Amino acid sequence: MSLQIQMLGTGSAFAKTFYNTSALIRSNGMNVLIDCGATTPKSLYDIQMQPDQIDGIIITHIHADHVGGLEEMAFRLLYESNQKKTKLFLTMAIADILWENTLKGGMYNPEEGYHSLEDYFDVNLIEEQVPIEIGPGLTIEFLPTLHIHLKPNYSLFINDRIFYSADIRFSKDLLLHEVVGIRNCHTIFHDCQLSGQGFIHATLDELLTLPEHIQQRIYLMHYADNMSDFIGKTGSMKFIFQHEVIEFPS
Ligand SMILES: O=c1ccn([C@@H]2O[C@@H]3COP(=O)(O)O[C@H]3[C@H]2O)c(=O)[nH]1
Ligand SMILES: [Zn+2]
Ligand SMILES: [Zn+2]
Repeated sequence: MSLQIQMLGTGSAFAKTFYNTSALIRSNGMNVLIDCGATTPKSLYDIQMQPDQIDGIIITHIHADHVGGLEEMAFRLLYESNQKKTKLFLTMAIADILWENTLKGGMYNPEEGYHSLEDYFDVNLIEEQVPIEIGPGLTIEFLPTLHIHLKPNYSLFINDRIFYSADIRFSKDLLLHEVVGIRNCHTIFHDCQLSGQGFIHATLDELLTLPEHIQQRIYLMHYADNMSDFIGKTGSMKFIFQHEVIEFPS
């Protein structure tokens, strides 16, 4: 059994020199994306992966830097790959708004009979806070977390011991008690707003208040274009870079 996580992008929503934060999980021959932002198809192109090599896409929330590439992925599969549908792994709360509020405008096509998310994707609805094996050696769990008040948003546990924040406000309690205290996650991928007040994201200053033994487990992602100004100023946390691969021993 093997597990690799390759970052397809590590940038914030408005970064211009980094692609949107997204990751490719490779597990025993299965390729699964975490999110698919507007720049994710270009990042896949850079590593010479075609849409039909992606077996599934996990969706954390519906901001464009996390779902803006779905229309391209689905259209290319439909019109260039003989109607193959990729799997979508998402909660019911996200599925409803993803189609109605985000994708329907471009993808609704009464002439050809495309009326729903299911017409383009193999939709796999996942219950919140229930671990589910989505492929050989790959278990995910959607944890509801706070990003925008009153909008569904999720962080992920991958194989129980890896935490992927996606976009969340800082929560020391979550990291201390759930992620490290209860789950003993050895690796944490965390979004990081480098400067300014963190209204909807964790800021670097907030993350620096974490104890050393937690910082050591953290890779920082979802950062702005001026990331290089902060190298050496992140305590024991490390920036993760675009297309970097982290290998997890089985
Ligand atoms: O209430 C809001 C809503 C949005 N925004 C900005 O828009 C971006 C959308 O993607 P993101 O979640 O990666 O980051 C968000 C922020 O940069 C914000 O600052 N406050
Ligand atoms: Zn984002
Ligand atoms: Zn967001």
